[in-house]
Amino acid sequence: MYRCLSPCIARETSHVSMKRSLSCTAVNRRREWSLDDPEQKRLYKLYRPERVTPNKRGLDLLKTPSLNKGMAFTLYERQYLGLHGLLPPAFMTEEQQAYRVITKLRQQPDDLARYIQLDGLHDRNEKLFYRVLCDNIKELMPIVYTPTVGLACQHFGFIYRNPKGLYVTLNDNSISKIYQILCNWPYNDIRAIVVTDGERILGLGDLGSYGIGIPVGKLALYVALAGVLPEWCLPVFIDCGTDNQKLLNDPFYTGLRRKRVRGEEYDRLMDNFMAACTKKYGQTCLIQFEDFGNRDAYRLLDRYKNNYCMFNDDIQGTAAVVVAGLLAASRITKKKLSDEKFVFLGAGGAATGIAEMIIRQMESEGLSTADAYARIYLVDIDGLITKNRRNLDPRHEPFAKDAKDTKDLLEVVKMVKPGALIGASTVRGAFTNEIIKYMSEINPRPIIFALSNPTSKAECTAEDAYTITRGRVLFASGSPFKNIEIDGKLYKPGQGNNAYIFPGVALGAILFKLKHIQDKIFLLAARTVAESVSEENFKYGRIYPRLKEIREISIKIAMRVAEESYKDGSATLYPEPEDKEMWIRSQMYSVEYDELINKTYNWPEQDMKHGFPVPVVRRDSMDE
Ligand SMILES: NC(=O)C1=CN([C@@H]2O[C@H](COP(=O)(O)OP(=O)(O)OC[C@H]3O[C@@H](n4cnc5c(N)ncnc54)[C@H](O)[C@@H]3O)[C@@H](O)[C@H]2O)C=CC1
Ligand SMILES: CC(=O)C(=O)O
Ligand SMILES: [Mg+2]
Repeated sequence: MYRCLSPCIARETSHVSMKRSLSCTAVNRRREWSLDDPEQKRLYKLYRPERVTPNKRGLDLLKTPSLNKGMAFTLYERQYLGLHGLLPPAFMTEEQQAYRVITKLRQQPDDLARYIQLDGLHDRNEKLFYRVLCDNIKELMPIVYTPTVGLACQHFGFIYRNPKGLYVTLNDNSISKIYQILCNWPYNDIRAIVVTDGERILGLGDLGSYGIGIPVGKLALYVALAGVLPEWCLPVFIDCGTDNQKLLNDPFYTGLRRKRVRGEEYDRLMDNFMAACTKKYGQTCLIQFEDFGNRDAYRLLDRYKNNYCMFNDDIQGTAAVVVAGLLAASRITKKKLSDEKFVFLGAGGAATGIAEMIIRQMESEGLSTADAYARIYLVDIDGLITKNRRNLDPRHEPFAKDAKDTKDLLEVVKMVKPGALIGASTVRGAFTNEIIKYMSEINPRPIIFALSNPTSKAECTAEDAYTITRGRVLFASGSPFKNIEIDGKLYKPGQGNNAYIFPGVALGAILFKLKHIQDKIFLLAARTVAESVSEENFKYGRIYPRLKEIREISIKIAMRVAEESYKDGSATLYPEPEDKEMWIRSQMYSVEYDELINKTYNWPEQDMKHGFPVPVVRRDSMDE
């Protein structure tokens, strides 16, 4: 069997090991970072945390996903750890196992089946799950993340197998009760939580407790795209009911069968949750808010951002990824952001967050705040936001225009003549062919972003955008679209998704123990992503880097987060690592199996002089 697998494996292996070679060109650094340099290799190994022997044996070990290696356990491990005879007698390398998994995945009838297969692997063998995900990120990100994760959430009651996160409900509404729930999680050293209350899952609306799939998917990307250790990550669902009648009638529904609670009781639950997390995991535990409904997203961000290490990904992460795309696009249009006019379809968390960050960027380019606001037009479900609007959200007030009320997007576009049209509305097809055509008549390179997720909610397809503009469009979408060929030229649409931002920001926040995450961090992250877009990307009409580059981009973002946060005192890791890149790399998750049999390492005296903090003990291996 191995003989027949081996040629493909050999090819896979050499490709993989090439990809894994740790060399890279570091941002703002003169030298190449490479493990080929003996001094760097010595330091890297030194600051890899110490290995420890798990106190698990036999079947217990095979049932522990973070330690299980299946048929890759060596004979020595099988004998030493009480596994002998529990496994088939043959051996497999991790490469062979990964090859077996991806082969099977490709044979599945559809993406939901692929999601279920990967979810099962995640339950059995964590390293292999991440190995397969990291090695095939372009192919598998659409499975563990948008769009398939949306489908999985919609069917969650049916496909639920094993717990992958914690559930905190209205019935646990005190700090001590929530603290007890946190104590039930098998890991104590939690450094990052992704939390949702399920009210706005992608563009699919209120999915109640089925929304747990989103924190699980986001945290899988923490590991795959930023090397955050899986045992540092905790997905949480806050159950305060659901207003989705279909779910309330669904016999398989997994959450509280009641309407959503609002107001004081809801706020108390959120306050207690934040306090319990900090009490259990410390002030620097990062809490990422994800897919909260419109009425709570900004409100909770404003309530907590100065008191906790937290951010709202839909507002801040999305803002950063869109500004990154716009900055990259400006290298092609030769226009600064402050020279453009913008029309947004949607004025919720995502659109307003983006618009506010564009204002900050325009100000940094020298435009006055008032002039910056004047260049941005917001259209929501009630039409163009004008000064005539009653009960205007205070956040929208500065964007309100002295203009005629209209709900017709084409009319707005004709009136404003924008350089960029940005959709975060959840309205499929809202960018009609006529609108796209008009954008291409008034702009040599029109910017059109259809950000709504999943694919079924996109404001237009990549095919329409590229075909109608004859390839001139600078396009991005929240969920991936296939490549398009026009007149023999290949276009590879970029994915304008916050996945370029949140893994790197989280990596920096976790490793350098940030007390708060300030807005400027997201602007820095945006600029870092924009700088990573190459001429090669432009050749294919893409204004974002390739997905497989995100892991390196996350390191760059984390370095900039660190530099900025030590300046303003929000980083609390001391002593401050002198070589931040080395420190970051040494702490990242490796998808190689750990050696499970303990070898101790004696730290030589002279190696402690390099300004690194004392290494933490964890179960990750020290690569040799
Ligand atoms: N690409 C990415 O990285 C991200 C994409 N998104 C996507 O953006 C979409 C919106 O997200 P949020 O702003 O957080 O939601 P939200 O619920 O806060 O806002 C939705 C907005 O769309 C507007 N809207 C709804 N129907 C409309 C219509 N018929 N015409 C015009 N406007 C309409 C609403 O008035 C509201 O302003 C979702 O599909 C979400 O998946 C969100 C975050 C990140
Ligand atoms: C990508 C994302 O965060 C969203 O669609 O909500
Ligand atoms: Mg989201």
